[in-house]
Amino acid sequence: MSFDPVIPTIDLSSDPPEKQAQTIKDALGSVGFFAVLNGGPKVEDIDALFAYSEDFFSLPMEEKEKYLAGSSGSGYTKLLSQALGEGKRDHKETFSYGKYCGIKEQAMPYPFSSLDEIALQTIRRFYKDCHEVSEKLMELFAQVLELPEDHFKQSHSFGLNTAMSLIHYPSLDVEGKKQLSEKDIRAGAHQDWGTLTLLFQSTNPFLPAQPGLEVHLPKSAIYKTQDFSPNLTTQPKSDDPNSASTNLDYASHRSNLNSDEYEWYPAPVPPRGGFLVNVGLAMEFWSSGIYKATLHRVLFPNSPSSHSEKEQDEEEEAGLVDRYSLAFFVQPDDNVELNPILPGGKIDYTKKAITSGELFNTKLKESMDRSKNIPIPDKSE
Ligand SMILES: O=C(O)CCC(=O)C(=O)O
Ligand SMILES: [Fe+2]
Repeated sequence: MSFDPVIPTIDLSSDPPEKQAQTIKDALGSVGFFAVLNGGPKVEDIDALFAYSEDFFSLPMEEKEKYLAGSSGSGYTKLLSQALGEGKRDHKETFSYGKYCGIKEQAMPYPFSSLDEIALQTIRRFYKDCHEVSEKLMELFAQVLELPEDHFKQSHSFGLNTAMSLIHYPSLDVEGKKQLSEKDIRAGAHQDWGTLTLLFQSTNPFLPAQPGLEVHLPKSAIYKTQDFSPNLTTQPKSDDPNSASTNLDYASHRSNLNSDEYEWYPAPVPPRGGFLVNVGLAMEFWSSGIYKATLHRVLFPNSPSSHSEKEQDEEEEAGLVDRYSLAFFVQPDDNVELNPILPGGKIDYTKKAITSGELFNTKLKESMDRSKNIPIPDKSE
């Protein structure tokens, strides 16, 4: 049973395999997001990771700056230094455990560097459980497309390419809150870049999950006015044999940003222990656009948007609180060519396909450059 009318749910322990595959097919062909229950990391480990995250972001800035992210994007990224969407810098800071963290000389914050065996074991177990559930999901992704079970899985060595990202959207003081404007956003509208993302919210009652994540959906998917069965006989759009499939043919969603046919839909917070899954651009290319890398964003709770008046009143009373999330970004190995699939479980090797590493580096550079070109919001205006 789904706990949300629009975002489907898979129960990995009780749904029969055919039902899991059917849910994947329905979800990824339409809304691009689904929730997972009863699979993946243990609830206690999720809680522990959020506690580590809170500890890290509470450190003084001089300390956090010691772990600044380099060109790989892993490490500490400061508030307002990235812009996932157009025109607005993101009011978030992140610590991303990925490539950078493999550099031996690079300093690592507690608890990643820790001599505290329990903390290290918890992180390793969390990472391993995320890895295993991601492999299980990739098997289902392949099965739905009539491909061998290991088609996607075999291109992921789950080394440092996979980024586990602790994300903190700080609260604002009363003054800051009054000054919130249209220019402010917690995370701008974007598609993820990789294969799939596991998205956790805090399940610890002392650090309650916060709303704010919205997904950009066709109205027909929200109001169920259309049957979404992904067309497995779809041909890739470009039939010019000379054109590389690097031309973002399938990344059509951004162009729907101003469409009347689309609407922002508030993503549900899954029950304790559950998490959301969405696919990124690499998977959209790979699946010839059958699996959608849906645009999503994170708003300040009191932004003028789809929130009800009651919710807004409650937020006014409570003040604008911090929001923490944790994303496990699954990324294919850098040299993997994202050769798109053809009907009947075949693969199109006829055109030069973009590699996973090229796609990742392009998107990372874009988001950093975009932020450099956006002035830091001037609150005195
Ligand atoms: O914090 C969230 O809920 C979403 C974060 C996200 O979409 C991202 O970092 O790519
Ligand atoms: Fe995202």
